Parts: sequence; C-alpha cells; structure tokens
Amino acid sequence: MDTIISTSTISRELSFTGRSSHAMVAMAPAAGLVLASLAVVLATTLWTAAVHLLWRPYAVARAFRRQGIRGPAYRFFVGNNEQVMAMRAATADDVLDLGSHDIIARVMPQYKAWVASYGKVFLSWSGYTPSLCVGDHDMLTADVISHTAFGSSYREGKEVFVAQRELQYIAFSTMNNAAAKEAKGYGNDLLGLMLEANSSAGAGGQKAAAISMDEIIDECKTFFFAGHDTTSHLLTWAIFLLGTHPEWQQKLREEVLRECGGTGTPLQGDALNKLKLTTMVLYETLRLYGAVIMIARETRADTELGGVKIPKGTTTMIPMAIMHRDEEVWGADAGEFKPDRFQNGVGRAAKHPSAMLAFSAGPRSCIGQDFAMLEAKATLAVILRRFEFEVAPEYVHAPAEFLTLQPKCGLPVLLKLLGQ
Ligand code: HEM
Repeated sequence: MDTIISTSTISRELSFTGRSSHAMVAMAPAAGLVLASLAVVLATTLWTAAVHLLWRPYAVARAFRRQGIRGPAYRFFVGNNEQVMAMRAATADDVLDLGSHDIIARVMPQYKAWVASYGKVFLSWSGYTPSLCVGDHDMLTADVISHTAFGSSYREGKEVFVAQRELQYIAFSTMNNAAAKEAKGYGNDLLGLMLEANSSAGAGGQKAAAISMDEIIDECKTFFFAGHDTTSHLLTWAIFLLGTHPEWQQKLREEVLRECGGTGTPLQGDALNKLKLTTMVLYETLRLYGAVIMIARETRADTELGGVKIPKGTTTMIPMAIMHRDEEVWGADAGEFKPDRFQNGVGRAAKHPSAMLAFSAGPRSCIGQDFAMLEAKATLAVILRRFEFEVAPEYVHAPAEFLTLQPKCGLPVLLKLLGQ
C-alpha cells in the first residue's frame, strides 16, 4: 500500500515536468521499489548503529554496575579506544631493566590505571561491542576491543589488501606444489588430508567436497599466522632469558649434550622428549613472555561466570599476561624467572591446574602446542650445543605487542662458537 502511494506521488511529480506520463507510469513502480528498499536498508542500518553504539553499551554497563562492576565511562562511537591508545603512547618509550619482567605497564597500561581507579573488578566499552575482561579465575578487569574497521586509514586498508593477496598467492603455490604430487597421493600431513577431502567429492559434483578450496586457503593462512610468529618469538624470548641467566644456559647445554649428544649427532624425537630442564625453561618463557598476551571469547547466550552475569554478545577478554603474574596463583615470586616452578609439570606449577594459559585451554586451545614445543626444543638444542651466547649491550628491553609479544627493537645477541 505504501509503495502504491509513493509511486503515484512520484509519477504525479514527474508529470509536472511535461514528460510523457505513460513512460513515467511504467517506470514509477520500479523506482518506488528501489526507493522503498533503500529506505528499509537505511532504517535497518540506523537501527543497528543505534543499538550497538547507544543502547547496548549503556544497557550492558547498567547490568554490570548492578553487580558492582564499574569501569571508565563509555564514549560514543570510540568507547575507550582513545584512552587506551593514549595510555599506550605514554608508556611506549619506557625501557625496563634487564631483570624486570613487568611488561604490563608497557603492553596493557590501561589495566594498571583502571584497576587502581575502580578496584579489582571493572569494565569498559569499545565503540561497538561491550567487553568485559576476566582475570585471575574470578572477574578482574574490563577492556576494549579496537575495531580496526573504524580506525584504519585508506593506506592501511590498501596494505591489508596487498598483504592478503600475497598470502593468497603463497597459499595457492603451496597447494599447487602439493597437487603436483597428486600422482603419489597428497601425503598424510594436514595439507594433504585437506586436499584429499576436497578431491574426494563425487564425479560430476554429485557429492559436495568435505572442505572447499577457499576453506583450505583460509586454514593455510591461519596456520601461517598462528604457527610462525608465535614460535619464533618463543625462541627469541627464551634466548633473551638464557642470555641473561647464564647459569640456566649452562644447565640446559649440559642436558642437551647428555640427552642428544654433540653437534655431530642427529637430533632424535626421543632424545628431545627427555629435555626436562629445557621444557621447564620454555614454559617459564611462555608464562612471562607468551606470544599471545590476551584472547577473547564472545558469550553466545546469557552466561554466568565467576558469579557475574554476562549478557549475550559481550566480548570477554582474558588477559593471560596479567594472570600469569598473579601472586595469589603463582606465589610471591610470580614476577621472577624461576623455571623450577615447572619441575612437577605444567598442571602443578601454580595453585590452579589451568593457570598456565599461554596456549589457552579447553576445546579451542592451541592445536599446534606440542609441535611448537618440539620445534623450540630442537632449535634450542642445536644452538646450545654449538654456541654460548649473551644479550648484546645495545639491547633495549622494551617488550611490545604487535599482535604477538616481541622485543620492540629486536634482540641483538653475542655468540661465541664453542670449542674454539
Ligand atoms: C609458542 C607458540 C604458540 C603459542 C604461544 C600459541 C598460542 C595460541 C593460543 C593462545 C591460541 C588460542 C587463541 C584463542 O583462543 O583465541 C592458539 C590457537 C591456535 N594455534 Fe597456536 N600457538 C603457538 C604455536 C602454534 C603452532 C606452531 C601452530 C600450527 C602449527 C598453531 C596453530 C594454532 C591454531 C590453528 C589455533 C586455532 C585453534 C582453534 O581455534 O581451534 N599455533 N594458539
């Protein structure tokens, strides 16, 4: 009914221009439909924006306030993003002593500031998604998520596009190489299994492939990203800690030489599994300098966690870097490098069996954790039995988060070839 009224109005308006009213009458319903559709799209967009930017942040804040959880006030559209950026900028040039592992003021300054202002439990909002932070094993703090879609410039967008195309190309080349081996089968590695699942669709497309090529490419991208930087930074920080703790470096070297043999002996998986001290040092490195400092989970339904009711659609941030330094859980020496705490295994290193969250926990924990540990042990073994090393004097201890935790200015190391 609305459409009829509006189209007839339009055609009446147009007929004043002196054009043929027949042609106008034929065009009018289509134009009306387009206008009506645009109006619906506009109204929906405005409604969604109002819900996300106005109603939801205030409503969810009220729900948390009623439970005694407070935080910095919500600011329209930007949430607390600007405050977080400003706090990060203020500590960006801070340099830590070599013996200090207190990275929180550098990488998550908002926590220190807001915990001081609001007490143990508080929350804040991003411009889009309400988010609450969970620390310890109770509620601890709240944080914001930066929505890069809002903040990124055209230049950044272009860079992302170019990087994505490059990644797509690498994924395709990897898959083509695997496909070239098809005559011999795809092999039983992960990529081989996925390609096999893709090609097992029935002839003529009667049966859909278990996994599409696009999904395989996405998996490849996930594995490139999740598997590379994380493990390389684990090694970087392990070298830093061993470079500043020569006594541990020597203990590990002796263990490697005992279990794996000297430089001429090929490394064996069995021998790597016996590197107990090395494993302890790697876990302690992950606790203090884990590549992933925080993860997020969104509540799919109204949820209760640690006695706090969390509304559906709230992003819950889990700041592992803070939780790994919690003295109540890890003991008074939580801020120190003490690999011995892992001597009875990861589950017994702290008061809570799941306190170690560097690989996350539960069904969505890191699928590559055993592989990462093996890779790191093998690499350390190769280095330790060949070199003695120390952190170079020009090193600046400024851990920074660029998606993963890394030394802001790299890690220069002085190497001494052993047996020289
Ligand atoms: C020291 C090295 C690593 C660290 C610290 C690490 C850490 C993590 C963490 C914390 C998560 C959970 C993310 C979340 O819940 O939001 C995760 C997930 C994941 N990691 Fe790792 N990771 C490492 C190495 C690897 C390697 C070597 C691979 C692959 C070979 C890998 C593949 C993945 C994948 C595929 C997921 C997603 C799992 C899922 O969502 O079910 N990671 N990793």
